[in-house]
Amino acid sequence: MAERSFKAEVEDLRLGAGETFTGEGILALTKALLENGVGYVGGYQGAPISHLMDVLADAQDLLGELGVRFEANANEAAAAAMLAASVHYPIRGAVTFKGSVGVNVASDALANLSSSGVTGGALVIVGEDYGEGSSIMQERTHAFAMKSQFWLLDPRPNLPSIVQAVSDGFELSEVSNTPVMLMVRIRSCHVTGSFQTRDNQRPSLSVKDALSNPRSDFARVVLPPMSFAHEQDKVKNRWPAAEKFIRERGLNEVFGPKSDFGIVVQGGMYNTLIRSLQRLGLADIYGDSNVPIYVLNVTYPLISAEFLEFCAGKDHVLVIEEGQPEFIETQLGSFLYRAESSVKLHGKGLFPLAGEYTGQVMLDAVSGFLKTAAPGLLAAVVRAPNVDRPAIPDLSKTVPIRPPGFCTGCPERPIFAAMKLVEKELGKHQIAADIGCHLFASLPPFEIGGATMGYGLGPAANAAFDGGGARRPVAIIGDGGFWHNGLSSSFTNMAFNKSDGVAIVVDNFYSAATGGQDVMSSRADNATKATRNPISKALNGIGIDWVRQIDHTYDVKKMRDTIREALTTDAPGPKVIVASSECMLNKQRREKPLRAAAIKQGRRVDVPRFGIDEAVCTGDHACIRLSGCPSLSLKKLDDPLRDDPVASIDQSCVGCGNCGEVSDAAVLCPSFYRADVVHNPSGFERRLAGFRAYVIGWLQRRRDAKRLVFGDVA
Ligand SMILES: O=C(O)C(=O)Cc1c[nH]c2ccccc12
Repeated sequence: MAERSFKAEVEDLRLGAGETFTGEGILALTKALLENGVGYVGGYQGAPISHLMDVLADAQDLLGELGVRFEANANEAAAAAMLAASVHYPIRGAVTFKGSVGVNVASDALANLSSSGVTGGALVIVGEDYGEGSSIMQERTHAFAMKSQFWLLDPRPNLPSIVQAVSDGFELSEVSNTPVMLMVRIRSCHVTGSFQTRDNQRPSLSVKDALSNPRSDFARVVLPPMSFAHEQDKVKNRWPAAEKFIRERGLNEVFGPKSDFGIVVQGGMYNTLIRSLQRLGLADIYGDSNVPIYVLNVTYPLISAEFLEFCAGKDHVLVIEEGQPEFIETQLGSFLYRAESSVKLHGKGLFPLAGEYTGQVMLDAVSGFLKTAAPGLLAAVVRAPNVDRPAIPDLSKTVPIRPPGFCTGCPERPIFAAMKLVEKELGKHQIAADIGCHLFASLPPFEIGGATMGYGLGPAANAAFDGGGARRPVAIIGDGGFWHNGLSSSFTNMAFNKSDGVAIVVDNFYSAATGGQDVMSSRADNATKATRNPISKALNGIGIDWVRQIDHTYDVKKMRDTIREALTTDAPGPKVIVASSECMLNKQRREKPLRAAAIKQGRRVDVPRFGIDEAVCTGDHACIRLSGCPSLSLKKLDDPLRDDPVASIDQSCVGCGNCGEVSDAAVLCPSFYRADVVHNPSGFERRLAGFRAYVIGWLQRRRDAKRLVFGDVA
């Protein structure tokens, strides 16, 4: 079950000619694929295009009706390899994954695809995970386009431009026999708007039809001498064909009047630029501007002649290029130099070298540029402000960081609590982690695991330590990472090298961090996917025999004992613990509606809740340090003899029981209690509760009568 269901929105994908589609950027992309006769689609989920995969998965009926093949690929490498169908066959294909990490994973296939060249349009929709809201290292996908020579589209963030980019992308790919990458930034994925729809098109040749008429051509195979011919073909034919198409079809856009200055902007940064020009009084909300703007909806390749035309008669040009290194600025500088131009190019310097171009960054840099290039356009208050803006204090000094952490009730929390307990006995260990929710354990309060090398690479990241030593290395990996790449890159690597290390597979039944998609070992029935394949079976299959399966991670004592055993056993070879319990976020999404319906129907429902007896809690907060559950917080008592705040559990508790288990296993404290909230109780239960309340009330009144009361002191 994915994070969001798009079943309702998917109906809009059926809209025909002349109708209006309204919705999110990623949905518009899907509709555009169908309008352009795509023959097959695939991909791997990841922020910010997880929902695009979810939309496609929810749209499988419609895709089937149109004869479009859909795959939820095992990883990005598999997704990119799927585009091989467009090498020999005139079939349009599209895959989606995130950049830059998904592109890293896919890079082998992308490079081979770019060398072979394509016959049918091949589109890679990349969700560029850069800037605020990103979950990964800050890099650019752009470098991959340059190194493998595929074309990179970066359309303006509005629905008509995004939809147009799909259609242009397919055509550009076909005329230049080159795969095209359509980049959508976080904000483009989620921008909402409308566009006029066209009828969906069935592919002119379906992948099913192609199987009846197989084709091959050894000239496309990436082996010498053909690979040398591919390189020549890239520079002599494909590149010029692409440039011609981009120019003739006007893929890049020029706005505004002619002037002695201008701005060059990546399509994806256009909205932010217009907003800052608006704030300077130089544009309206429709983008009508007094400033000449050259919009690069295609950021690779750049076209010298087109750029030089824009620069004609100008003294100053600003390049707006987010991220580093500044590939575009360097290339444009080289165009000007080769043309012996005297235009002064501005860019980095006015803009910071690194980090997202937020509204304020853009406003500062654009006003800085205009002060030099066109001061007359600026209001006096901008040119020479009388009052300095109050300095914003360095918040990093005063506001604590708010790193991501486990959800309330997360089944991974007890695994790390158990590890902390084992480390208390055996000492600190070398720990490597992977990609996924479990990586939050490397942050406070657990601080377990110091490095992540990539998706599926957790145990591989311990390879240097796998030969044995005073203490065994420990690697953590999720079930998502296990199936993405971990089985081959990490576990086969361990088995092959007779690793002495320990690996813990945190199995929460979903690819949870990417939005709760199913994986091979998911426990759900999925009509179109093979699920219920145990991870332990796969491990046995590659010859790893020391495997312990734990089916209830909340059993902290059992987790602790199993981890201790793995770290101390004499058994040779890899030691793997598969720790399985359902992701609480997905469990709640699944169970809450069922529970609400049952309560509404008047059926009896028990809902567990945990609490802390404040008379027993001493306020040492060891439970909070060992748990980090967001529902555990502090409560100040009125009692003046107790100044330390006690621990308290708030309403977000889902009753997982982890806090009590941890306290018990760590022999911490007896103050945790469980109370079941009973909905629609039976008559007997009601009478019993009434009787209990009466007895408890009587006891409480008796105790209160003997209590010392601290009244207000006059
Ligand atoms: O969903 C995200 O934000 C991720 O970073 C997960 C992810 C999806 N594909 C990947 C490839 C390499 C590293 C992380 C991911």
